[in-house]
Amino acid sequence: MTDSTPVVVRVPATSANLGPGFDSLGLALGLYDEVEAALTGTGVEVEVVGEGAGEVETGEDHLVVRAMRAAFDRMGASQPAGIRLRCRNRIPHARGLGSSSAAICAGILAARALHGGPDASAALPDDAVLALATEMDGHPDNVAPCLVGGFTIAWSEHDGTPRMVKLRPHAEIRPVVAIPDHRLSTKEARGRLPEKVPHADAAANAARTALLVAAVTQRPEIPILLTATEDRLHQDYRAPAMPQTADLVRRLRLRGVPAVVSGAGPTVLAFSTADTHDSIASEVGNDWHIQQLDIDTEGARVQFSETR
Ligand SMILES: Nc1ncnc2c1ncn2[C@@H]1O[C@H](COP(=O)(O)OP(=O)(O)O)[C@@H](O)[C@H]1O
Ligand SMILES: N[C@@H](CCOP(=O)(O)O)C(=O)O
Repeated sequence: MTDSTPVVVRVPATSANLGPGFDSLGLALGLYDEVEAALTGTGVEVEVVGEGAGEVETGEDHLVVRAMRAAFDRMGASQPAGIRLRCRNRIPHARGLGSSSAAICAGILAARALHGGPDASAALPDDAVLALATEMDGHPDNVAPCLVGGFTIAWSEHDGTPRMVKLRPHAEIRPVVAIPDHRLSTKEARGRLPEKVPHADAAANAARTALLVAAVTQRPEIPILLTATEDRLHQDYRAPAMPQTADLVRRLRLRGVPAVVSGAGPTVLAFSTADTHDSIASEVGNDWHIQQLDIDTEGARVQFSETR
């Protein structure tokens, strides 16, 4: 078999939860991984440049390969004899920026495009992509914004089927991330959560999540964002696993900056304005990589490459 024409999939980083919207709210960020994928006659060949190079599996266990294989199965297609991947990774791993969701979405979309061509969604409709990616990653609040971009609300039906709604963030919502060098796996951070939470805490989060949807889409004023980003469901429980993160969130908030733990941490996400930008820069210091990012409005993008 000759190699197939490659497809290139670009997938954005995502920040889930945004404070109170635990397992539901997510924002797509202008920081991308790019995966070029082709079907070959034999074997699995994975080249990784950037984040994860020299660390992640490069054979059948590579997350993108696993997602591709899962997608071929879901489409009822036979498994390709060989797969070649070239990964250009910019999303740091295990920092709370949705790297695993991005890898899984990239793999599923690459497989769909390679199998189905430009009419690929007939082979695997978009809601089936959301379902498979969520099944593999476990976090629809990362998968949804990764797939469609923007600001998303994700939830599961009673039978577990994931759904999403995409909203347009207000132009004044400007995310800044402070990324530490150290990692924390999402699995470990989830292990810190209690089985049950007080009813009053759930009620407080419900109000703030609703307010946050209004703030991010229509009322991006700092005092509203400050209240709307308060959380009682996950951040404090996880703080012992990321003390520097908890401390930075606390210090930024004391200075009036709406800051939260990005996803399951340890990255800190802050909403910046001209007024808060200096406070963020001076509070964060040198131990963190600070980056002002655009909001990605498009989500995952598939291109059919000319090269072989
Ligand atoms: N682009 C990628 N290619 C291969 N594996 C990846 C990729 N991105 C993430 N992973 C895997 O997922 C792990 C991180 O997942 P997770 O703990 O959920 O953190 P994150 O918040 O970054 O999604 C990495 O340690 C790596 O094993
Ligand atoms: N809602 C999840 C989000 C995990 O996001 P990640 O980017 O850290 O994988 C959680 O908080 O566990």
